[in-house]
Amino acid sequence: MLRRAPVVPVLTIDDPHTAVPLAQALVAGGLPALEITLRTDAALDAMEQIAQHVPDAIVGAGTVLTPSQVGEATSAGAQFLVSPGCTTKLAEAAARGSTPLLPGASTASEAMTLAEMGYHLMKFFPAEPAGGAAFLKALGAPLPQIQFCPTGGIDAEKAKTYLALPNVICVGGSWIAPASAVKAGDWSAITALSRAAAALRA
Ligand SMILES: O=C[C@H](O)COP(=O)(O)O
Ligand SMILES: CC(=O)C(=O)O
Repeated sequence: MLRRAPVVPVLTIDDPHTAVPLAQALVAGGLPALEITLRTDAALDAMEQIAQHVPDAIVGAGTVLTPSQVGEATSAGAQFLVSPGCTTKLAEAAARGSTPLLPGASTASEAMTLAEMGYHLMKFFPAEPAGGAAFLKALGAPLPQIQFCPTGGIDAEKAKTYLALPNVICVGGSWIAPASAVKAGDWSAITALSRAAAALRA
């Protein structure tokens, strides 16, 4: 699912009424995989609406921190789960279910621990503060079998640098859906940002 496009929009939705037009705008621009963070009361409702009304979207849940959120997000229609890190309890809950988890790592030891659990695709979070593309490039030398979706502090320009790395399959970010455009209902601006992001990897 994450290989379908170079960028995964990370969306924190306050108003559930914006969920469907926002998802439609992003999908229209060429970004089908969407991460809805579980940071707002509207998140589960937003996911359900996107799952029901935007068939071309691949809706995922972000900020999945607890075992109970694994079940809640899956029931709301999440096709993938994303966490900024990982714990044993979270990994066990994900293993009991059938919705794939993208766990987070930001050090060599965290990445190695997740690889021991069987994960070979993980989020690199928070990408920019944790060392950016230079860090991830260096990590790829001893750990070439691990692939990453870096997220955190990335914009269109920085995304290009990450996407050129052999251990990056896609990047996550919120720059494709600025809060001001969502608030204004400027869906064509969001489709334009989405289209530009979808073209980042030729
Ligand atoms: O917590 C941050 C999100 O995962 C990504 O947001 P950002 O692209 O605004 O850094
Ligand atoms: C930031 C992050 O990894 C998440 O919200 O899932």
